[in-house]
Amino acid sequence: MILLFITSSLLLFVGVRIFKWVRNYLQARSYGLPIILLPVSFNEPLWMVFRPLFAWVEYLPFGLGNWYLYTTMGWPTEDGSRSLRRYGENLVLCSPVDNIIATCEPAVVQKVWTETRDIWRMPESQSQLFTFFGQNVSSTHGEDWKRHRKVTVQAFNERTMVGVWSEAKRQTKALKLTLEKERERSLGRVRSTFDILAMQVLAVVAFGQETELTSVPKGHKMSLMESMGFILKHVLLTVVFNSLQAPAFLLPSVLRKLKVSVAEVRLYMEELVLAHMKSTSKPSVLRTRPASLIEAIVSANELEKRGDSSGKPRSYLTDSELYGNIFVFNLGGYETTAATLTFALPFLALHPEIQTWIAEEIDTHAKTHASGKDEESDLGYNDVYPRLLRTRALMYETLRFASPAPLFVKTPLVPVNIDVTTPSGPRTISVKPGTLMGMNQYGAHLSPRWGSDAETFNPKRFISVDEEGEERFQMPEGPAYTAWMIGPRMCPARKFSQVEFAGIMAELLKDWRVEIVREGGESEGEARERVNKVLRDEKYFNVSAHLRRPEVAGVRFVRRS
Ligand code: HEM
Repeated sequence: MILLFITSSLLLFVGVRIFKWVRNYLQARSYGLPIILLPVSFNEPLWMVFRPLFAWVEYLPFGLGNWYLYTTMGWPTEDGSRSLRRYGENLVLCSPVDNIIATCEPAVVQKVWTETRDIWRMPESQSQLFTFFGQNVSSTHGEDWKRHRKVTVQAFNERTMVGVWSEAKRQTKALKLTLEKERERSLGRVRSTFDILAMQVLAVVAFGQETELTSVPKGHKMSLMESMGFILKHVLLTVVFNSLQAPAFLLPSVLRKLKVSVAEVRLYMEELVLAHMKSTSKPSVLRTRPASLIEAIVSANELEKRGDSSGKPRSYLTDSELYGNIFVFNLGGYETTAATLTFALPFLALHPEIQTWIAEEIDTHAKTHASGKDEESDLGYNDVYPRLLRTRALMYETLRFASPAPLFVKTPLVPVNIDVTTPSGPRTISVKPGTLMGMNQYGAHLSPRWGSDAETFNPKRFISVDEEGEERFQMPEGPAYTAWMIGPRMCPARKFSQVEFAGIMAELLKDWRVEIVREGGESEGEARERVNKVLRDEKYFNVSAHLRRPEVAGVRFVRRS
């Protein structure tokens, strides 16, 4: 009886999936775009948890497992420009769950992602992923999103930037590169170094917390660093199992630790918000400029609360929304910058001529301020940062090859007509609610639209020289560049991350050169080839870009003469 029930349920499940798959396929055909058939979609959280068990599929003969790549949201990180070159700038991923039109055609990207009317939305399956601490600026849309954005964006003021600049420099100095043993690092160690560094910058600038992040304060079971790091590392498990109401002793150890981590981070946030609420409740403090991101958000929120008159829609954030935003600032704030820095160093080591070009700029502008405290202050930030154009170009070029955000998906609330290029020419397609548009960032960033050197690492493409010989930062015309996204939902912390990157690079490159570490007996050329391969072919996505084998490549800091 039970067997019959299980068999018929299974048959029903498979039947419904096949029906939906055929329906989606017929819809996909109407677009006239190349179609890749997928038995599952990355929008199915359970599949994402069990996906690693099916990795063998990729090794099936005759390309039978080619679909596997496209069943993770971060597929463009692994794919690079391969799908673009094979299928063109638009293709459809057709599964029983949904059709995703993956695009990197600049005009399509422009139309969908800069639309100011509230007609495109991230599907719930994605927008609600990181809401375990509360709704936030990334999970909301429409009027709710405007409320979150209005309050949180106030944190990114110029005073914050001075804080980011000086903290980035202070933390870089503390890396102790003067000690011989600290100078040679595998890319795995480079990543953990920058993870801690970026988190420390965030802790000080965002939370106003100067204390040791790895210590466990009274009343806590884990340090902020360990609990936050554990959640981010196991973010998928958190998404799927966080709401599971099972006694701790029944859970495997990883889920037990996850539950403790979530509770710990919540407690840290409650303590911080409480502390800042106390200080911002004084009217004199409310009028002064905020000192940390949280303080800025709490102050802005308190002001909104005071101005709130009954009858009007609520303009402030609730406590859980505050926590939701603080968490999402951490999520967006530390992995992204740490990943970019981790890729930038080996790219520099592989391209010594680019390194010299950037060091030249740092010598000209940053070293003149190396006279004590000034360089870490507003003076350093105001005088030096705007002049580090080549350093900014390094960040843009690194993100072109190693973006932490590979694919963005949105679905329309009403049918929208979009002009796309198909293999048989231009065509207008109607994208209906439920169909997803996915922006393939790696395709856009490595497209031949960047020129014949699209796949060559060359930050100089972002610098132009005017008639007086003045250098300017300039976006090349033609290709789409969307590392921080474009349009109303673009990253509110673009400048924050640029200032942090420039501060760290300026501090490092003013005294040090970065070189590739050679393995025993390897020639310079062989070492370069090995590291190049690791960087280009062994990336994957987990909240940001990571390397599969970061231990097999390394860099060495050599003091500049
Ligand atoms: C290299 C550094 C960074 C990159 C490449 C980056 C990239 C992005 C991208 C592409 C988006 C748009 C996502 C979407 O449309 O769904 C975004 C949004 C966001 N980022 Fe960043 N980001 C970086 C650093 C940061 C930092 C340092 C913070 C915080 C301190 C931050 C906070 C956020 C937030 C809160 C959003 C959501 C905005 C909204 O939906 O209105 N990001 N970021």
